[in-house]
Amino acid sequence: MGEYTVFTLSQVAHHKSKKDCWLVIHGRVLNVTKFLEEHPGGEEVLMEWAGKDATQAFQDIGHSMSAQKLLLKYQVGVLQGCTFTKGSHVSIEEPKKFEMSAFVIKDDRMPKYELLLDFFLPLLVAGSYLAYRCMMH
Ligand code: HEM
Repeated sequence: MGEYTVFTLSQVAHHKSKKDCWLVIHGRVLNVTKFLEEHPGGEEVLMEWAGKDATQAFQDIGHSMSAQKLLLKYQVGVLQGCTFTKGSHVSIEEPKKFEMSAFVIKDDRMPKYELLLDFFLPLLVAGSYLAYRCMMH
């Protein structure tokens, strides 16, 4: 992966026409000029955010995972001072890492069968012992 150019928001603000449209989402600077006509949500909404940080608007719509991956296709740089990129590297793996940590948290909980075993195993042992004693008498 190469290194991305760092842009300030005021540099991004220069690219706000239909023929040269940039916007920022999640700290990524995107050149969406070629995407304007393709956007399923229409080009008007994109133009509203031309030259600006559209992260909140993008989030509010609840864009699909494939829409989020599509962001990478149009990325031309990173926003100066953005927190999610350390240094100038932006990794495609970043959203996946979030999914993974969510899984880890879920897996951390004790599985149900283990709880059942903890409860029933001593009962089973005690029951077997009593049955054995009865049979011996
Ligand atoms: C480069 C940035 C963007 C990409 C790649 C993108 C991509 C997409 C895609 C693929 C869809 C189809 C539905 C889905 O898969 O979620 C969509 C729908 C939509 N997008 Fe975007 N989008 C971007 C930015 C924005 C922004 C900044 C807005 C601002 C509000 C916006 C508003 C919408 C709306 C209103 C829809 C229609 C939702 C619906 O019909 O339910 N998008 N976008």
